[in-house]
Amino acid sequence: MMPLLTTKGLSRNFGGLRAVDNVDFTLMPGEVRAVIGPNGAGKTTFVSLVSGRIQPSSGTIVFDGADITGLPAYARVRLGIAYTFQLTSVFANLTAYDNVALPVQLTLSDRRSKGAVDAGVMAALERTGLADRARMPAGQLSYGHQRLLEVAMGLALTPRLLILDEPTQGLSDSEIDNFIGLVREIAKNATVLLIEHNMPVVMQLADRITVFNAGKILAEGTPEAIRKNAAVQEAYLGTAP
Ligand SMILES: Nc1ncnc2c1ncn2[C@@H]1O[C@H](COP(=O)(O)OP(=O)(O)OP(=O)(O)O)[C@@H](O)[C@H]1O
Repeated sequence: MMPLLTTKGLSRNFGGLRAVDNVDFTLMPGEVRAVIGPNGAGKTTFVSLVSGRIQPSSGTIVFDGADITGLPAYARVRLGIAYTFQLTSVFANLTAYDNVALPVQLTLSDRRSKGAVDAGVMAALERTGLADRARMPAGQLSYGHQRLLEVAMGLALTPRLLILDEPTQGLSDSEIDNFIGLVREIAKNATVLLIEHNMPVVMQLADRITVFNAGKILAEGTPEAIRKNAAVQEAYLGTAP
């Protein structure tokens, strides 16, 4: 089986700081991969390089067999890479429906086809449990529902690779339980790359875990192997996993 995503020697400097340092990474289709690591380890920078939000200082990124290193973010979206931001990215004054209609339109060859837009929007809202809130201004949704709306916006792109950056941050326990179910559902027809600090969520969802530390991959393996890994425990100074 061919990897869906590989990076080779991927690096990104910010001034004198090497936020991502020579990272070789492989993701197989259908996986749920969690990316964990201490604050400042380079996780967000790494997924931003994959999504095209920022450019690498050196290295290559291959998606589905094609070198995408030089492609801008919107072209990567067209190829099926969707990225939901760590901080809330919804437009507060637009309805939930209209927020999701924006990415749906990106995927359609005829953006004015009202029926196709409607079908895409409602499918994404239904999958995230927001269909009955479609007409509410996004700013009036609860925080947890706004986070789900971000996921709906990602799903609206019908991605092959969905990148979620700390999706459970700020969610209540019951919202987290629903979210775990949602990711399992999404993973039936997409590959998921998930930055997540909540270890129970990571342990429940991930097929494999990649641990970043100081811009490098410190360890990679099954949840069980990572839980037992002494170097990982040390990097977290006993706080996790
Ligand atoms: N735009 C930027 N300009 C300068 N430095 C940056 C920039 N973005 C990130 N950094 C630095 O790069 C390092 C890696 O940051 P990054 O956000 O990728 O880490 P992270 O693992 O996602 O951390 P967290 O878990 O806190 O989100 C940090 O030292 C950060 O301060």
